[in-house]
Amino acid sequence: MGEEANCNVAMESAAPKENGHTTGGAAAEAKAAAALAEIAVTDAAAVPKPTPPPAAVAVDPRLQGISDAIRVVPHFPKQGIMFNDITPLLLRPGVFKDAVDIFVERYRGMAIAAVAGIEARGFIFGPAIALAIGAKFIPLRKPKKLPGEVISETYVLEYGTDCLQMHVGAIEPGERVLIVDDLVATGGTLCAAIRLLERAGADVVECACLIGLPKFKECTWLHSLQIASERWTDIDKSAVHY
Ligand SMILES: O=P(O)(O)OC[C@H]1O[C@H](OP(=O)(O)OP(=O)(O)O)[C@H](O)[C@@H]1O
Ligand SMILES: Nc1ncnc2[nH]cnc12
Repeated sequence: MGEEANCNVAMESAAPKENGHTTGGAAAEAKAAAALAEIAVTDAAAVPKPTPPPAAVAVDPRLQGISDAIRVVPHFPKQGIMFNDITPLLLRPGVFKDAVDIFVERYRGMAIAAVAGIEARGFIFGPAIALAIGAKFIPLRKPKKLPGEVISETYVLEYGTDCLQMHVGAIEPGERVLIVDDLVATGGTLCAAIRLLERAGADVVECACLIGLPKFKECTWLHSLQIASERWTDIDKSAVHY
């Protein structure tokens, strides 16, 4: 439809125009020059214009800085693990802030009542996000750290098993919760956190983390910045499905 319309315009412009004046000498030359100029313009208009590419997906310019600030340490804490170390990012306040801001921009205005951070690295990003969006912060802790009555959920890690605990009463049934961690590898930790919160009656809106594998890209329950994931390709991981 668009192409057809352009063609019609070009053909109409190319038709010679008659002004009724007699021609000859300088006047004829001037008219010829004008006609040539018109044809040149018309021909240019007749050349099909390349179809503009579909609007590129805007890449957040902050992501590169965040990715660059994460150090990958091979074979830590054991052989075969490519450890994604976020501590260099924490030494750079501007980049640290960028990471927090990206999540705040996503979750602000979503009526999130609580941010649940997973020990230990979810405690680094979670409280900052919670304060910025006006939500309470709930620590999901490793065993024997919380003094009150707890509910627990065990899970399998890339390098072992673990358990998450939460204080009974930290969440009210129906409250909208965002779960925050630094990284998703197998997804076991996040899935345990989801199970724990849902057992307590929470409405888990999403899980958010900086570092993730491409295989999690389509997960509706996870928003990962996909940072550093391309550097993990030598590790075979199987996603845990919630
Ligand atoms: O997707 P998964 O395979 O479950 O792994 C991801 C989890 O592993 C890391 O924590 P870790 O258990 O090493 O604890 P830490 O934060 O106390 O170091 C990371 O911070 C995530 O919580
Ligand atoms: N590759 C990895 N780097 C950092 N923390 C992790 N937790 C689980 N896998 C990890």
